[in-house]
Amino acid sequence: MLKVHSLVKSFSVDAGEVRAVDELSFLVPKQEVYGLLGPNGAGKTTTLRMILGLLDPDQGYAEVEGIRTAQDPIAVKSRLGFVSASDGVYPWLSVREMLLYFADLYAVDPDVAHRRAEELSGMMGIEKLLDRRAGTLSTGQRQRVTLVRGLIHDPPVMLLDEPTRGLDVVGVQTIFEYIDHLRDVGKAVVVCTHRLDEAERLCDRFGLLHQGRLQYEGTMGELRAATHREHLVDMFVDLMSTATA
Ligand SMILES: Nc1ncnc2c1ncn2[C@@H]1O[C@H](COP(=O)(O)OP(=O)(O)OP(=O)(O)O)[C@@H](O)[C@H]1O
Repeated sequence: MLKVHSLVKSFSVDAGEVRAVDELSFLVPKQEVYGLLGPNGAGKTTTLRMILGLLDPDQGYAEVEGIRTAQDPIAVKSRLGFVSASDGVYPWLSVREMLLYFADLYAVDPDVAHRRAEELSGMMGIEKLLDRRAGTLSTGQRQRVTLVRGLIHDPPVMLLDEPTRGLDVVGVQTIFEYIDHLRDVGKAVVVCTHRLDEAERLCDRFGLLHQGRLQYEGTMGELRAATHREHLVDMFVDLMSTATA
């Protein structure tokens, strides 16, 4: 379970201050896919960075499986998996070497790591690539490797930042199947994406973020009832026009 409680983060810019995240709270239980959605500058990346312990909040906290990031950042990192569209691979390592290297960073037992690398690679259809140098992979193949890498330490909470960016239809389908798998095996999953159509299909519940604040939260049915709009894209257009009016 992931808990975000009253997170606040401001940045000094020019002569003023931007409140990037403003009293943000939400919960993601196991076996749920939560879409943290918002237009450019809404505060999504800043929130993810605070959950990951890469940025200190001004107020509030993030808690993973009952452990607060500020209290025990290493324990929290070992319980989080992070997959981002901008993830790189180590070009000179083979896929297997890279997976085992990451498992080692997370102190996964070597036998367990070997077994998991094989199992997850089979699941993501990259078992034939295990001994290929990562630098020779296509974008879609690299993406599958980063998905496997995000799960190599079997974290209970997964954060996915723009996971379908730059992918073709097969790559996007792979992400959909991966997220279904994460839900099936009981992970708590947060997905940040600008692809609102994909989010509607992927996520169980949503937090609509604008100017650092959670404007609406709920299932698609609850959001429809609250906004009188059918689709996320229309909810967003309304939100942005209200805020800038
Ligand atoms: N290091 C920083 N210094 C100053 N301002 C920052 C910094 N990081 C983020 N911001 C500001 O905080 C606000 C939220 O940014 P953030 O990157 O969290 O938004 P986002 O929702 O991820 O946007 P996008 O969808 O465009 O990636 C923006 O106004 C941004 O300019």
